[in-house]
This record gives sequence, C-alpha cells and structure tokens, in this order.
Amino acid sequence: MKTNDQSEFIIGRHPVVSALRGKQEINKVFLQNGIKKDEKSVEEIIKLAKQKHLVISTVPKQKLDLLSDNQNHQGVVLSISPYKYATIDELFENSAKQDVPPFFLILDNIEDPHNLGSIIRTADAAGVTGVIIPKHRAVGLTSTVAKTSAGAIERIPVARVTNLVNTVNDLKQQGVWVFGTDVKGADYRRWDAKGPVAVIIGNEGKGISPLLKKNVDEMLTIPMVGQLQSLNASVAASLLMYQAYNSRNPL
Ligand SMILES: C[S@@+](CC[C@H](N)C(=O)[O-])C[C@H]1O[C@@H](n2cnc3c(N)ncnc32)[C@H](O)[C@@H]1O
Repeated sequence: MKTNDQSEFIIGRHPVVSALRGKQEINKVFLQNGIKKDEKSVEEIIKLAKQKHLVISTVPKQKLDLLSDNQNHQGVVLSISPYKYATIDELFENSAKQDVPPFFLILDNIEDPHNLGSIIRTADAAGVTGVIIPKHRAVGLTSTVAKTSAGAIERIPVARVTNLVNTVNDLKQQGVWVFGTDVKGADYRRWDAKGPVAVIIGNEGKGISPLLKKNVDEMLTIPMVGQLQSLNASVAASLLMYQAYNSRNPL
C-alpha cells in the first residue's frame, strides 16, 4: 500500500480484488487505458466496482506509475479513504449519546479541502452532531482536510451518501427539519434550531443544487450589505452553525 496527502492506494489486481470484496471505504478505481476488460481478473474488478457504485476512472499508464510509485500495478490501482466514514444511524446515535437533538450539517459538494477542514473544525466547536457529504464530485476526508480541521475530524462523525436528496427526505421522515441556505430566504438571525435540525451549505461555485433546494423545509439567508453576491462557504457555514448554537444554548 502507498499513501500520499489525499489517499492511500492499493496496487495490483489481486490486492484490489480482495479490497473490493472487503469492507474497506473505497474512493475510486483506476484502470489503465486500453486494459483488456475481458480478462478474468479485470472483469471481476469491474463487476465488484459496479456493485459498489464506485467511480471507475480510465487513465494513462504514467498516472498509475505515479500513483503506485512505479510498483507493478498490472494496470489497476484503487484509492481508499484513510478515514472511516459513519452511517446516518451513527450520526443519530452520536446525538443521543450527547443527549441533544440531532444537529446535522449537510455539505452539497464542497470541493476545496481547506473549506471542508475548516467547516468541520467549526462544526465540532458549535456542537454539530454529524456531517453529511456526498460520495461523488465532492472532496472526501483527505489528509489536507484532517490537517485543516485541527483534529476535529477525529471527533465528529462524517457520513458519505450516494444521493443527498434521498438523504434529506429520509431525515425529514425521521423528524429532522432541513434548512437550505442561499442569498434569498428567511433572515438566519430568526432561526430557532432547538429541535432536530440539519442545515445545508452549497458548493463554492454553484451553491445548493436546485433539486435539493426544492426538498428543504425552509431557506435561510445571511443578510449582506456589500457589493459581493455571496459569502465564502466556510464563513457562511460558521455563522449559521453559531446561530444554531446560540438558539440551542441561550445565555
Ligand atoms: C460561495 S456560496 C455559493 C454562491 C453561488 N453562486 C450561489 O448562487 O449560491 C457557497 C455557499 O455558502 C452559503 N452562503 C454564502 N453566502 C450566503 C448568504 N449570504 N446567506 C446564506 N448562505 C450563504 C450557501 O450555502 C452557498 O451555497
């Protein structure tokens, strides 16, 4: 196994098949361009990857040489997460353990690992009981995220889900009030977050996806009087989390 700042890598066909059959948290499968997909071991890798809904990325040999540090990768490398993700049930259990109503933070495709790390750091400080991120197109829990979180990543459970819209609807079924955030909505200073709540922060460029917005209970806005259109995602997340903190912990 090789590690770098972002991930750990499993190299070669046999180790990759074993990892795909196991319970390891996998980020992505890398296959070499032009690899014979009808070879038995490659066929097996593709089948297992599809069963797990993993992203399969076809890349030039040079990329695999780099990822594997020129080891004999046989055209196959797996990137695995150095951190263990929680399940949504575990986020609820974490809230119950702390004897507080669930306070979840949902991140709709945060791409910058520094933003994610700093959001997790504030989440820990503000009493968030679980963070939810999507499996695809977003940064996962990398070493950069861990460093920027200043260790908070070890204390706050993070769940990774395939479909945020389904997750939001499941949370609502379980009695959680889900709040979206953007520049149009109710003033966040009136937000009462005493009960079971989840707040969504959107992607740095695109904000919250339109479909997700349609599924929230209410949209919240942080008023802005300057010239800029929006706040940085991590700054907005901090203000919202502390509004929730204030209403959950009155003076
Ligand atoms: C950089 S902003 C995204 C801007 C994006 N162009 C948009 O139109 O939503 C990233 C995220 O930060 C949060 N955010 C930024 N400014 C905000 C504000 N004034 N009120 C509420 N949320 C805000 C939202 O969650 C937003 O999706």
